[in-house]
Amino acid sequence: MTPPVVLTIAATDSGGGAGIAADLATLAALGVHGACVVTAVTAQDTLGIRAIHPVPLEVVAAQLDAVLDDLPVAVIKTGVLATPEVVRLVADRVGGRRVTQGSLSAHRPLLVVDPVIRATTGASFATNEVITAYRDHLLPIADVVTPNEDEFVALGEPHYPGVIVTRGGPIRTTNDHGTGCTYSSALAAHLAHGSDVGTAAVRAADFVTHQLLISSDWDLGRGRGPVAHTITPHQGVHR
Ligand SMILES: Nc1ncnc2c1ncn2[C@@H]1O[C@H](COP(=O)(O)OP(=O)(O)OP(=O)(O)O)[C@@H](O)[C@H]1O
Ligand SMILES: Cc1ncc(CO)c(N)n1
Repeated sequence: MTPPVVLTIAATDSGGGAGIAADLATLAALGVHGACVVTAVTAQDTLGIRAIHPVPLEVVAAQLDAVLDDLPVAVIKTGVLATPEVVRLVADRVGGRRVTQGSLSAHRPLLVVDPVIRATTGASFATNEVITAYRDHLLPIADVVTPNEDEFVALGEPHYPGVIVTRGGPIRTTNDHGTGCTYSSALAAHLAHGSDVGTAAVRAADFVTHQLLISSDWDLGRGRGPVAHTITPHQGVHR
């Protein structure tokens, strides 16, 4: 059998709470094969971001081409895109595939854009040029966009049908680092399994609620701890 494949195009978080680590763990928890294109390396922990190092554009492009040339990607999910050139690259590659391959086909990936602009800790992931590139190139071709309320405003309050503005929820916890990445990856996973956007959004919100409950009593790091990405510990590691 061929498992559903989701490609995340995002940055690393050395603390393992957000970004690519959150995406791949969430995809694995939901039964999807995750591929990844790294756009930037961040030195980050539960307290904040110490450094952001963008990956050279040609290396981002080479990763993207390698995955798209080989794997049957059902959904592409974007996180931190770091530079306007990377935003345009993703728009060109994904938009180009749409034009050449025509309407819905098995190989036409859906595009979920999580426009990460600012970390909860305040550090900026996107310059004005990146925000402009999102507005001009990526949002118009996205199937789903998942800004939080600040990102929605920064993007000029886009009103496409697929825009889902995310906002907190009922679980009271300080271990919520990476919830946005986990939510958008869970949504992408459910789309890859065949759910429509509305159903995928509800299932993703349920998943995050469940995961926040699991990690609510974790004591991990000195700042905002990570949301649990996977459902159960690996068998055999119980003490
Ligand atoms: N405390 C919570 N209880 C239940 N669900 C939550 C909670 N926080 C977040 N969620 C779920 O996760 C989704 C994404 O959360 P949120 O809008 O806080 O992400 P974000 O601001 O992008 O996060 P990040 O800190 O990763 O940037 C919400 O729309 C909601 O479905
Ligand atoms: C790499 C990365 N992506 C996304 C976020 C947003 O939570 C973060 N803090 N770090």
